[in-house]
Amino acid sequence: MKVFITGTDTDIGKTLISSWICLHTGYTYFKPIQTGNTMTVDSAIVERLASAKILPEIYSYSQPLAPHLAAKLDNSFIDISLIKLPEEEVVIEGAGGLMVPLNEKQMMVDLMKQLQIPVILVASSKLGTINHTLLSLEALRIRNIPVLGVILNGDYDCNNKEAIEFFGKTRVLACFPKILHVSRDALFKVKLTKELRAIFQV
Ligand SMILES: C[C@@H]1NC(=O)N[C@@H]1CCCCCC(=O)O
Repeated sequence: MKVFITGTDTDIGKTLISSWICLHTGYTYFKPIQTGNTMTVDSAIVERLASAKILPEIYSYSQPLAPHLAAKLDNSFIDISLIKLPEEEVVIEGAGGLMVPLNEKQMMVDLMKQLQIPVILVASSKLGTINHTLLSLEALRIRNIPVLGVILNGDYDCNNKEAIEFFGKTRVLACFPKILHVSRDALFKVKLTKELRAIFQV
């Protein structure tokens, strides 16, 4: 299985969820485009939290900005045709949400379409998430990108889960709890749901 982890926004918990999945499945992690590489990068976080095998980024830029801009400031250009699907079972993480520009013509969602692998959408569980999640699902669906489901990150809110499943015609694959001190042990204690175990065949 190869899965693309996207989110409704930046800083919504994609790296946390990717770490959680890699820790429990042994999957390799790949973040092809990273912006803001002067402090800790997401690949290093996943390596630390999940002891996962990490594939090197294809594009990595110094400024923590949208990729099209970060590339420009580093006198570079993102050519998504150079981003190839790895052979192995892998969790691929995007940068930011779906409609983040990568260059003057393409967005993150075009990379998902090119890679032709199904997507898991990470969303917050808090108020406002229904709108963000349904918009992201619609953008995926009109491009015929297969959606495995949504993972809600944060305090459990049953109303949001039901509305997302009903209006989004999708499944909430997990409600990931709020963890105060994120560590490998803390992630290990949160077991994968049966829906995720079925997807990753563990
Ligand atoms: C700085 C963060 N680093 C990274 O790799 N992803 C983030 C970039 C998010 C871009 C969001 C653009 C937008 O939607 O406005």
